[in-house]
Amino acid sequence: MNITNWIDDFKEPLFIAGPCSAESEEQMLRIASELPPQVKIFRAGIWKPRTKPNSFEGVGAIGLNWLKKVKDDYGFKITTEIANANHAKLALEYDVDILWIGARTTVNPFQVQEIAEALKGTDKIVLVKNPVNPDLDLWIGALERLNGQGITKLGAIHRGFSTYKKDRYRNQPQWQIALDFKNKYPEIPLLCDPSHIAGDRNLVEEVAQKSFNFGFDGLMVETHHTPDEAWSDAAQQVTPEKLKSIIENLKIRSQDQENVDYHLTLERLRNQIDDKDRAVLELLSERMKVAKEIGELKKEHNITVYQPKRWNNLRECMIELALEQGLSEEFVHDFMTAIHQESIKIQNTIMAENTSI
Ligand SMILES: O=C(O)C(=O)C[C@]1(C(=O)O)C=C[C@@H](O)C=C1
Repeated sequence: MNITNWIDDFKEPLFIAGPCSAESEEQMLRIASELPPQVKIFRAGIWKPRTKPNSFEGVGAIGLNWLKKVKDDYGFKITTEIANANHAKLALEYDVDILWIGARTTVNPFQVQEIAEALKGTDKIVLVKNPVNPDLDLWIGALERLNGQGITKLGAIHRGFSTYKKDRYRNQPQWQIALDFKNKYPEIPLLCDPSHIAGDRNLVEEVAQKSFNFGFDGLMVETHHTPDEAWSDAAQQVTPEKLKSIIENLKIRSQDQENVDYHLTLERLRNQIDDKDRAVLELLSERMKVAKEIGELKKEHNITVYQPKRWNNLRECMIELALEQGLSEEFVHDFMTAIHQESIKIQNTIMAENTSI
């Protein structure tokens, strides 16, 4: 993708804040007046895609006037969500600085294409939230559609993934997907939306810190002066005061640093990791050779590759051992499953040798 660096124009890290929904001009100006100085971009949703009908679906285009007032009176850059070509045209007309595409829109390539065409050639910044389902290609695809229309100031927002079963968080972070994104497109700024991941204002801070531990470039935090009375997403909005304390407490970590002691110690530890990884690989190779021998034995005696009883026993024993060794059950389960899958694959290859299938 052809990407223009825009984030360096802002003081890093980038903080975007403001209410989930614009409710009135008074509400917008009040929140704008109370936001901490680190916040450079004011957000407010004016068209709100909601799960159920009869929920508040946003004030509509009138909110663009209120956003403009926030920009004129307080000097913020302004941003809002656009969900169709008409929203895109209106936002451009009102000179909204940054546009974002929400998770429920990113899932729909037709809609994204329509928006991309409506924004064709704009030098506005466009941010794309991950789709509601954990699909990295769909996320990247939306950015590519925008880029295909000559939009080069792009950014991504990680807002977590929807699941049927809710647990601690409203939307599962599945950080690995965002990290894979960052690995693939290091030149595209990656922001975190801790409000939508957390779904609970008491958890916003821990999610925000985690994203900074991973090297995200900024945050978009839903902020309301009276969150309990907010017309949408009341539970996850924080007050401007709370946002100030979140920002002040954030540990901002750098990717690297010059410190000699740090580098010497890191190198010593990384050498240890290299040795251990090599030893693990050697052991894995030996294990697969044994699996191969078992495969040959099974073939000779016409026995099935898959032996569920043995596999279940083995996995359970390993998990027990893992816990004693201070490893997590989930990790050892996944690790053993990967080993077993490979072992089965090898044995299946042996079964197929010298046959027509
Ligand atoms: O014990 C066996 O029968 C094997 O072939 C080994 C092994 C394994 O890799 O651990 C592979 C396949 C079976 O489903 C169970 C276990």
